[in-house]
Amino acid sequence: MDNRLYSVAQIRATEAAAAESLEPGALMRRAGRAGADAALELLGGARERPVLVLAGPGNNGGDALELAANLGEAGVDVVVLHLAGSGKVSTEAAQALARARASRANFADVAPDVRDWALVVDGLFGIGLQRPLEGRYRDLVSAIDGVRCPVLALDVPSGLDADSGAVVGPNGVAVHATHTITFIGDKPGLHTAEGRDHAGQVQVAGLELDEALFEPAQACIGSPALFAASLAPRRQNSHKGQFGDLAVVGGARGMTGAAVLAARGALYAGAGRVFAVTIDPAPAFDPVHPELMFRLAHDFDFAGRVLVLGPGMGDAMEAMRALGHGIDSAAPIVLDADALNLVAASTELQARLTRRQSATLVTPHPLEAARLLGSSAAEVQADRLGAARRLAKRLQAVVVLKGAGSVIARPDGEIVINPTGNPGLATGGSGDVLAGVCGALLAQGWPAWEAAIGAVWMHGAAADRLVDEGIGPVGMTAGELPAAVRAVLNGLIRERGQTRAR
Ligand SMILES: NC(=O)C1=CN([C@@H]2O[C@H](COP(=O)(O)OP(=O)(O)OC[C@H]3O[C@@H](n4cnc5c(N)ncnc54)[C@H](OP(=O)(O)O)[C@@H]3O)[C@@H](O)[C@H]2O)[C@@H](O)CC1
Ligand SMILES: Nc1ncnc2c1ncn2[C@@H]1O[C@H](COP(=O)(O)OP(=O)(O)O)[C@@H](O)[C@H]1O
Ligand SMILES: [K+]
Repeated sequence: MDNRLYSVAQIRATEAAAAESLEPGALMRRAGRAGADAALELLGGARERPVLVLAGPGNNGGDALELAANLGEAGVDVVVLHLAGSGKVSTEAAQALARARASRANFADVAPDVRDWALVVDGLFGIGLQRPLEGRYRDLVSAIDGVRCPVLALDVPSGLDADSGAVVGPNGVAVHATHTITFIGDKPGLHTAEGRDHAGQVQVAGLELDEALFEPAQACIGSPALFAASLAPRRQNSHKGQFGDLAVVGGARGMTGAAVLAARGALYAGAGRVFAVTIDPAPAFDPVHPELMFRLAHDFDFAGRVLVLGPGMGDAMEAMRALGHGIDSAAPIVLDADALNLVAASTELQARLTRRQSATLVTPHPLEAARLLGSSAAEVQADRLGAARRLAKRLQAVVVLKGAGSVIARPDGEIVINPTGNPGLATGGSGDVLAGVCGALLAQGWPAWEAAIGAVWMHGAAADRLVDEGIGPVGMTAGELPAAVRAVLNGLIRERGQTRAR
């Protein structure tokens, strides 16, 4: 499966290079053909109700007009609403308009009433959108929100920024598509931030372009193939010492649960021995998981332990001291939650972090990332890929910027966007479990990059599995995640073993 993601600039460069050896309009005709095929598939055999095609003023509108002509030829009842702009129209789009006018598609002059459409096709704007949708465009987007049928977006749901997944604003609106067919290559904005809500199911139509026309992608969608090398089955002759000692350091007064959740996540993801190391005195043991060993941070020997620092850690002197020990340790570490806030507040800790010799993995949510970058959560969300890249470079760490479509970045700028997970994860403690799973994979010897991609993928897949079982999204609890992560991980290892045996 091709999982590469391209920036708008890269798509434009590929488009321009391809155009040199193609006759004018060839790409638009291919896009219109691919779009029509996708529309016909969505329609199935249904022909009773008409299809509404919205065509904008630019080349995205051109694609829509080609699609409308194709659907007309296929015997579909098509109504086109063409919103011509005042600017210059490309030769290709003008050709597409002439073709659609001459076809069996019907043109409407005003926005038809919201009717019982079989399908609405959004060809208003693609990657050329420059400013928020206003006036009649905005009204149309609101009208589309009221339809009950599938909505197929061409290239990008109109109003969405294909690079960032933000709705172009301020106060912008964007089409909510059930399906998006995107052209030439897949785009990051369809998979993170607002993108997942607006794009629906994404399909890529490559338009038959030669591989050599593409610049190397710097981003891709996460999948188990990216961490398959670490999914080795355990040898029969194994012992717990081979799967690492992991210590979760956190759990200040009133926040012991955060450390326990991370520790349970680590236990279920296969760490050999797991310590819950608390800042303040905690219960002597976890009755549900007596396997977990409780220690006080003050007395704990950090040496040789993979560390997950932060869940419920607070900001007391003892937390600062434990964090300093952790950052200076020679073992791989995960920094989450309060540890990130403490690092954000101290340039000295930041400097020590960049001097570390072994793996550092940081798992901020958007507000924590904003504190580390000295910006706001809104600014982070407006450019999640950029924020994750900047942070990875600044901290010399693998960064997981959490939230719908988690963005995983490393210091050289490489990005993975995670496709699994659902809003059931938007509940207190699910991030603690993720941090524990990251730590467990590091403790078992996974490289930091694979551990981050794998932990985030499995954590999301665990939540998807719980939803499939009727547990969530509403009311899913973080405590239910570890067992589901375990099932996902063992399933992947089994699958991998079977593929290799064949
Ligand atoms: N070129 C090719 O070979 C291929 C291109 N392909 C297709 O083309 C798409 C890109 O086409 P594009 O560059 O024409 O941009 P597009 O998204 O149609 O919008 C630009 C138009 O909208 C206007 N406009 C912008 N913002 C606005 C706003 N808020 N409100 C109102 N108007 C606004 C802007 O006018 P202006 O800013 O000058 O006013 C301009 O007229 C791409 O996504 C893919 O679908 C495929 O067919 C493959 C081959
Ligand atoms: N809407 C969502 N879709 C997918 N994943 C989500 C969503 N909301 C939250 N998550 C995931 O849930 C976890 C929440 O972590 P975090 O914000 O640190 O919560 P907490 O501090 O309560 O544990 C992250 O892994 C995040 O990516
Ligand atoms: K569109």
